[in-house]
Amino acid sequence: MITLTDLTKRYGSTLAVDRLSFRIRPGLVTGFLGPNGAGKSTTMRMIVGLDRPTGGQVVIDGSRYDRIGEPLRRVGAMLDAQGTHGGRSARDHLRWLAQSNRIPAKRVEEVLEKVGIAEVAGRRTRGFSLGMSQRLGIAAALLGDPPILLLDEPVNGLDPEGVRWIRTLMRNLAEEGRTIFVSSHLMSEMAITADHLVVIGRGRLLADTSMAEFIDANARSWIRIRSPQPEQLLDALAGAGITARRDDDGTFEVEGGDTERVGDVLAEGGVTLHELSPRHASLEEAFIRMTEDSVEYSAEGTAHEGAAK
Ligand SMILES: Nc1ncnc2c1ncn2[C@@H]1O[C@H](COP(=O)(O)OP(=O)(O)OP(=O)(O)O)[C@@H](O)[C@H]1O
Repeated sequence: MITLTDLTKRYGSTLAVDRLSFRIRPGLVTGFLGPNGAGKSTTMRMIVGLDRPTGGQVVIDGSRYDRIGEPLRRVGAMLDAQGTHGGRSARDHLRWLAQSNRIPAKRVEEVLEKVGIAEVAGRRTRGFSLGMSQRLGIAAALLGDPPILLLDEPVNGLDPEGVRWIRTLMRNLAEEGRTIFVSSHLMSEMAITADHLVVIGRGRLLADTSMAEFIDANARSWIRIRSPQPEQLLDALAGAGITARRDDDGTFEVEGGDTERVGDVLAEGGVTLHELSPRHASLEEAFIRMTEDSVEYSAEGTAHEGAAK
């Protein structure tokens, strides 16, 4: 369990993390979401002692990270996939890490196999593709077989196969009872991967909820109807006990999703239709709505893009 209490980080006049309090529980993939600059990386860096909080604290099973002996055995982190020494081979990089944490060298071969880079492990990491670097970063995080894993934007720049691989790996690790804390700025990615969501904006906590609750609250579906006979339309629907709401643009919305029934009712009422279409609010849109007041930089007019599909 990772516990953040009023965790705060200020860089000069920038309040990067603002009194964050939440818990990250074992056995779950917890998605850490927020727009660019929300404070996700800063928070993760403070969890593993790479940045000092300006206020508040974060503890891992009750202890500060810098008080944990052999920390790679307790917490694995991939915070910057490019953070290896480019002149070393992948294998040497991992051996050096293993040695400094008293982890046996044979574990290096195990993790190289696990992340699928055993064949290129003798090459210098300078020439690694982004995908290979991400895998090496994950290998380093897994080295001490830690019960807690922190991954900062692990799918960035990966091809679809790589994305699927990381997703499956995280799910399997959570099922083994580990604590998985993974950041992303993509709701769509988290919707597939995470059990729990923590959303921040401008350093502040905006939501701490299960994925199921988030979907329940935000995955609204409705039917959009256009007709040149609005009065007949309302009468026909009302006769069948269906409530329709008129939108500003003259279209109608019926909450819920039985398109066939609504179509049948309107056909029986002899109502001419120009459109009858099922609509679903996307989770991405719910996320954008939740965070739009806290976006650091946004191009005008992009906030509601891709609203409904
Ligand atoms: N070392 C630093 N010095 C000064 N400001 C910093 C530093 N690190 C981060 N910041 C600022 O703190 C804020 C939070 O940045 P952070 O990188 O934690 O956000 P993020 O949510 O990880 O963003 P992204 O999705 O773009 O990676 C930003 O305004 C950023 O410019």
